Amino acid sequence: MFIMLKNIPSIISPELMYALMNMGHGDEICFGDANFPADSMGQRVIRADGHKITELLEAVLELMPLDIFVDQPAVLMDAPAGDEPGVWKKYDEIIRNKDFSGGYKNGFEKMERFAFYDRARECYAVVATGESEGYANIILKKGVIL
Ligand SMILES: C[C@@H]1O[C@@H](O)[C@@H](O)[C@H](O)[C@@H]1O
Repeated sequence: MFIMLKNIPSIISPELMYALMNMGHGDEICFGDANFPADSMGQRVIRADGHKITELLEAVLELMPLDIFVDQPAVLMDAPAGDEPGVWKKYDEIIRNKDFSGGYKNGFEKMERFAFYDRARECYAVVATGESEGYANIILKKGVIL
């Protein structure tokens, strides 16, 4: 299927757009890497096979504000000590660059793997991506549209 709309990045599928628009203030969306057990989270799963999380973040953050009501509206799954995934730095650069609400002011919250799973279960949706790097999972908390 080939989806085209003006002003909407083509990586945003109709299902992802539906989720982003339906989410309210404080709702969260999880972007899972290729090994993330997305389907087991018991949540809405949005397939984004073949896409990297960096590309999805670039597009989503054009549309969705991050929450300014919390200290850290972007959450990573923590990796074993000394094993910092390269994507984290890229995420930080993208979010700094795209965050138009000013919600991303204190860097990332990092959560231990199983605590992160619990949080993902509470997310509005889980996006199953093709990101191949380990510990690349990230949760974003939606802010208010002003
Ligand atoms: C041990 C972890 O397991 C899953 O949560 C993957 O999504 C992570 O990348 C990591 O491999």
